[in-house]
Amino acid sequence: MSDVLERLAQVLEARKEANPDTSYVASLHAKGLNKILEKVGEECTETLLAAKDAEHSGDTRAVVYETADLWFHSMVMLSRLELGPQDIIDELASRFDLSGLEEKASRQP
Ligand SMILES: N=c1c2ncn([C@@H]3O[C@H](COP(=O)(O)OP(=O)(O)OP(=O)(O)O)[C@@H](O)[C@H]3O)c2ncn1[C@@H]1O[C@H](COP(=O)(O)O)[C@@H](O)[C@H]1O
Repeated sequence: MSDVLERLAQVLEARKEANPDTSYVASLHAKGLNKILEKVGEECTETLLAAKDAEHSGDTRAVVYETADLWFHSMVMLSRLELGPQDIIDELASRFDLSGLEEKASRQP
């Protein structure tokens, strides 16, 4: 499953040097981090709206489509900051067997 994320991460790395006229990813980098973050925010909102609609309609296709857009733009953001999917997977793996409620309690003063 994560093989797709790794392959996409390699493409994203290569696109940092690509021509913005022929590569969408290169065009985002040319516009800068703020543009990339704007796209992450937009895709986040579109995902939330799709999820709200799906709760009523039962049609989850738009949720999958919008979440793919959100993951993709989040990966462009990570790539911009010299991070990749493995960093996130490692963080999630380190949380195995730790209840979210326990983790939250451990943060309380
Ligand atoms: N997975 C994706 C992917 N998902 C979504 N998108 C693009 O993300 C954009 C989403 O923006 P919106 O839906 O907001 O539509 P828009 O109106 O075109 O966007 P704006 O002009 O408002 O910024 C669209 O242009 C989609 O085509 C993607 N573009 C590229 N990839 C992957 O990235 C690789 C490299 O892409 P290029 O850099 O274009 O070669 C591709 O081979 C794919 O594997």
